[in-house]
Amino acid sequence: TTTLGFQYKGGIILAVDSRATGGQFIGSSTMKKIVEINDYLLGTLAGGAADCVYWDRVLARQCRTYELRNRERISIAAASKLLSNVIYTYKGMGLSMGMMLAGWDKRGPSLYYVDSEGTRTPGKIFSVGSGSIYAFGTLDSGYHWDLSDEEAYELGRRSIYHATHRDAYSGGIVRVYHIKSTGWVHISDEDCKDLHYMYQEQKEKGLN
Ligand SMILES: C#CCCCC(=O)N[C@@H](Cc1ccccc1)C(=O)N[C@@H](CC(C)C)B(O)O
Repeated sequence: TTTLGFQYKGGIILAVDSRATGGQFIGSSTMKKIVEINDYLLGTLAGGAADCVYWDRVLARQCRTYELRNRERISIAAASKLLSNVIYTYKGMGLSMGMMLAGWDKRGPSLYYVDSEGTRTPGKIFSVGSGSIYAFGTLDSGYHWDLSDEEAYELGRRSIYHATHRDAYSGGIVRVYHIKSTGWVHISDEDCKDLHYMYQEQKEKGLN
C-alpha cells in the first residue's frame, strides 16, 4: 500500500493506491483505501486489511453516535483520539494499521496520523504504507503551501503513481480526494497503467 495526505493553501489532499496482497498473491486491485466516515471526515487505510476495515467501521459508528448525542459533528482531533484509544487497548496483540484521518471541523482543516503502535500525531504531510518511501521522493520535492488545486491533485497522483511503479505491494487505481471547508470531493480514480503511459508521453515530448 501507498497512501499520502498533505495540507496546502487549498485544503487537504488525500491520494492512495488500491492493491491488496497476501504474500506475492494480489487479492484485490480495486480496494477502497480512502473511507468516507462522514461528509467532512475521510480516513485512509494501510497495514492489515481486516484490521483497517474493521476498526474504521467501529470509528464511523462512534462518530455517528457522537453526532446524535451532541447534535454536532465530531472534531478530527476527537475522532483520531477515539480510534487511537480503542486500538491502543490491543497494543502488542498483533494489530497492524497505519491510518490517516483528514477533515474540516470548527478549527479548520485537520490531518492526523494514527497507528496500531499507539502513535497519534497531527501534521501537514504524511505518507503511509510499504510504498511511502517512493511517494515521499516525489511528494517532498514537489510540495509547497501555495500549490494550485490542479497542481496539488497532480502532485498527489504522481506521488502515488511513482510508488505503484516501484513498490510491488502497491498498484491498481490511483484515487485522489480533496477536502475543503464545504467537505470532501472525490477528484479522480485513474488506473496506474494509464498514468504510466501518460507520463511516458510527457517525457518523450519533453514536457516535464
Ligand atoms: C490477499 C488478501 C487479503 C488481504 C490480506 C492483507 O491484509 N494484506 C495486506 C498486507 C498484509 C498486512 C499484514 C499482514 C499480511 C498482509 C495489504 O494488502 N495491505 C494493504 C492495505 C489494506 C487496507 C488493503 B497495504 O498496506 O499493502
